[in-house]
Amino acid sequence: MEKLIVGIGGVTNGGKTTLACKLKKALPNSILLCQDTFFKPVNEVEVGEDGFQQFDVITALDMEAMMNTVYAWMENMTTVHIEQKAPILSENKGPNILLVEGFLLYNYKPLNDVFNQRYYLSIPYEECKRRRCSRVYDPPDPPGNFDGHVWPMYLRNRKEMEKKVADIIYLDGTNSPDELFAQVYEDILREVQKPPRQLLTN
Ligand SMILES: Nc1ncnc2c1ncn2[C@@H]1O[C@H](COP(=O)(O)OP(=O)(O)OP(=O)(O)O)[C@@H](O)[C@H]1O
Ligand SMILES: NC(=O)c1ccc[n+]([C@@H]2O[C@H](CO)[C@@H](O)[C@H]2O)c1
Repeated sequence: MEKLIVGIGGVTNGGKTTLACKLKKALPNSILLCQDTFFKPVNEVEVGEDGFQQFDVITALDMEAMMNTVYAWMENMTTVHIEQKAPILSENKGPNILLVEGFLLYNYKPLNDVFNQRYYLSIPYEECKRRRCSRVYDPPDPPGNFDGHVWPMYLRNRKEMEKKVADIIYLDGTNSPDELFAQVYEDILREVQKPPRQLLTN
């Protein structure tokens, strides 16, 4: 069974969770991993020179723990069971599509390296600020956090990503959830239906 790892990345409030959840529902053989669940405990996230707690940088996340989870899934998909005397390559019955959703997926090389497909949702500044301000995070955004930390860090992270990673499919997050879903779902199905990638041999 072929396995596929798909990144649903993008700016904060770009609609990543909405899109990833729709995909998970439509792809019964998929599993969803959310980068936000790997934030370090609040007291371990440093306060920057700008006076804000630095939540929007890669060091706010326990990426090692996230990679361990990803690698564990990858290994489980190719488990070799030794049964009786002959080794049998088991056809894993578990999900064969890993959807990874998060705001800093492609800036961290070990994670970026595992993706078969990379999507990135963008929305303009005004829309992002509007959506973000209607949400309550834990801890809640302090006053001025969006303009003082979130947006400047987004611009910096995005610039670095664009410099390093070429094969990203950019999506316009102002399109409707249904339109975004249709675009990515078709794409994933096409990828799933491709003939198996050839194993590298010497
Ligand atoms: N395509 C869309 N069009 C308009 N609004 C949307 C769309 N997708 C999501 N939203 C709204 O934008 C907000 C953020 O959506 P969502 O939680 O999916 O984004 P996110 O990128 O996962 O955010 P986070 O930064 O918290 O990870 C929600 O209020 C949601 O209802
Ligand atoms: N999940 C968290 O611990 C947390 C705490 C404070 C802020 N955030 C924000 O989540 C966004 C990514 O989805 C980032 O923009 C963080 O600011 C998350």
